[in-house]
Amino acid sequence: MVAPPDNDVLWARSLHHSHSGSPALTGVSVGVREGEILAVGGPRGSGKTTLLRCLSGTLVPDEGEVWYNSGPVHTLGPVARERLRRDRFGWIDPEPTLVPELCAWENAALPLLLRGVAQRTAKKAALEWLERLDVDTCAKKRPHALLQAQRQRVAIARALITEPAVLFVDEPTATLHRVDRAQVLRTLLTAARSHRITTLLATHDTDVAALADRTVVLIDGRRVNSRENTGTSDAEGIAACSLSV
Ligand SMILES: Nc1ncnc2c1ncn2[C@@H]1O[C@H](COP(=O)(O)OP(=O)(O)OP(=O)(O)O)[C@@H](O)[C@H]1O
Repeated sequence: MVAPPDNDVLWARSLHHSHSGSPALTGVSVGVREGEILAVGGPRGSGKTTLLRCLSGTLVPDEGEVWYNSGPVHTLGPVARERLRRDRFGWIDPEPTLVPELCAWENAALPLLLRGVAQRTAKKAALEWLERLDVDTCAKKRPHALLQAQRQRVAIARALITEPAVLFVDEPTATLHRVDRAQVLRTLLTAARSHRITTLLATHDTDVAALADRTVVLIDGRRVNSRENTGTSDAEGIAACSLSV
């Protein structure tokens, strides 16, 4: 094994992974710097989710290495990987999966309550995150009484409440309307930046990718390019990357 570069908090080399014999990643290498917001772009089915799942230790790649903070992840057993995910990583899915029996603040507080944090402390932290995410007025409502955008904000609060070292975000606004999408993304990325949370954001939307510091693009399970974002739309850049395959 070759040790990863010192300045990358998360690093992967030559990842290969197939789902039931169908290749999803075919030799992807990537490094993420501490505090960086990295977009993983590319069309649907290009391997973005599979890459995030390998990097977060949810999936063990068929081949290749994943390192977090200079420690190998790909050689860890299931219990150690689960502990790493619980203690250091956060994950936001395209569809918010909240516990239906719990109200919004209880859902947001859940990771702290499961760690044994006192209810009063966990509730205070949850209410603060719900306020930052503009859903504090929904704190006592259960998921069925919330709009989809509100549910997603509660799921984001739940992912951020532990202030994870690395946040994995998979198409977080896929199910939202355009206006909600922009607001939710801006709030999420502002929170990640202000807490220096290293963030990997999988998205097929070039406008979303343009909000990150840098974009790596996957096509058919291969990395085709990487570029620093300039703050303007990346549409042309990603289109150009696609043409270079
Ligand atoms: N559990 C699975 N079983 C079988 N094939 C899968 C599974 N998960 C993903 N795949 C396949 O692996 C390839 C990569 O999928 P993946 O979800 O990683 O891509 P993606 O870029 O995240 O796509 P999307 O934007 O649609 O979420 C696709 O061809 C997909 O159909």
